[in-house]
Amino acid sequence: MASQSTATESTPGASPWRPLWPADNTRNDAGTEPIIQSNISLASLFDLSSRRTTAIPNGALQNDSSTISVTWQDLWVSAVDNKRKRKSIICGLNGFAQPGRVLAIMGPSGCGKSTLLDALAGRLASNVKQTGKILINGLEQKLAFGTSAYVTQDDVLITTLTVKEAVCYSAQLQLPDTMSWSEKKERALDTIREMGLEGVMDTRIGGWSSKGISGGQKRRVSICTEILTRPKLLFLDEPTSGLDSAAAYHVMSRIISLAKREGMTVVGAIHQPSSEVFHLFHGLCLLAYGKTVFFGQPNEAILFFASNGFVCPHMSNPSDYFLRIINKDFDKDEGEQHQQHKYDIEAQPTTNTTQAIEILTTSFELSGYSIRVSENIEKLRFMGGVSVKKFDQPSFLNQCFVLTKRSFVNNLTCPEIWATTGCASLYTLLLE
Ligand SMILES: Nc1ncnc2c1ncn2[C@@H]1O[C@H](COP(=O)(O)OP(=O)(O)OP(=O)(O)O)[C@@H](O)[C@H]1O
Repeated sequence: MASQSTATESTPGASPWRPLWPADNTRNDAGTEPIIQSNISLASLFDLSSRRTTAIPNGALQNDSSTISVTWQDLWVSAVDNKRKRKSIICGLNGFAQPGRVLAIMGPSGCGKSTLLDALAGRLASNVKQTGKILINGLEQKLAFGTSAYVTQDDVLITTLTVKEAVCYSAQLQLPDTMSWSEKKERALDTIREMGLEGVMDTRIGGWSSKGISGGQKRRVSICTEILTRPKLLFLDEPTSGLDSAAAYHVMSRIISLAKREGMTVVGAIHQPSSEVFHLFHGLCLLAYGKTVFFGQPNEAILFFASNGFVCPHMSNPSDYFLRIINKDFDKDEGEQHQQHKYDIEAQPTTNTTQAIEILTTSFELSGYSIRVSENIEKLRFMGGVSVKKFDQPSFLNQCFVLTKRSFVNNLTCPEIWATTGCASLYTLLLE
């Protein structure tokens, strides 16, 4: 198993960083030799004798202050529910995210994907309790300004602005004063193009009172405003929700290219990606009700499920299949479940969803995949603690100026304000 991870390591650019996962699930970083996933020996992955810490030559691997690796060990998050009982939301998770790679967190609704993202980003609600160790570049440190960005599940956008205005104001508010206005504008326009929004650049975002761009386009505007600064660590909560499959593929592939190009570490909670998008990810963290079902490369998940009797049918979407196996929200009708799983689980025809989750989580804990996660966490820790370099922010005066201007434009173009002040006709005149 150790030789498998070594074989797939490579060095992007001049960075001393050596990724623990390949940049592409089928090719190596040079894009030439395919990495033949089917050659992974299951026996070797499940061989407990391979439990050892890989020796790292002194100085061969180092964390770098311009990139961010994140590791989490024995991470628990719990909250007090309405009946004043504390319940665990995530239970003893281990994992890692590394520069230039995209880690997808998947699982049924309510399994703790957003909670894991929030814990890693240090933005958990005040009523929850967290234990365990989260290390940033091998150190327990807070993320400095501008080093990370978080695209939340809900789009928070000013509805009266156009797409171009929203992204340009965001660029002025976030990019440092060392960049000229034309450079900031160029970055904003590049990002808009990258997210395929060129065609609606001058369309108003719109809200409940006036229809503007579509929900999927709003999602992409939210991503634009967060990736403008090229953060070293990017959290995405459901980046593809509301997007059609083609748009989801393009958005994810562009985020992946950006991650590789900029050495960005990306962690995203993803709901049911298409087969094509699923195979784009470098890493997969599959959760079920707070526990890890699988953590590793997406192709290996198919092998892992198969080795436990859950063979993904030929030509079907692996993520659909995995989620169907581990979603017990609709488990009430036992008879129906048995019928459904008879079709899915040839090896264990009477298994229901709760048992399926138990089989998978226990099997994962004992597997070589879990050992490899621990080894990789250790590797990242051994690379030495490095503080993350702070990103320059624009001056306070500059921010005040941009915010005032944005607020003025917002008020000027907000029909409700003109209507309430009785100046509707003047507003129409101005717009014309
Ligand atoms: N601050 C909190 N207080 C109480 N319960 C919480 C809190 N945050 C999350 N939970 C609960 O934890 C569970 C997991 O929530 P979370 O939002 O992480 O799930 P998710 O996997 O992201 O779901 P979805 O895919 O539907 O967004 C839910 O049952 C939720 O109600």
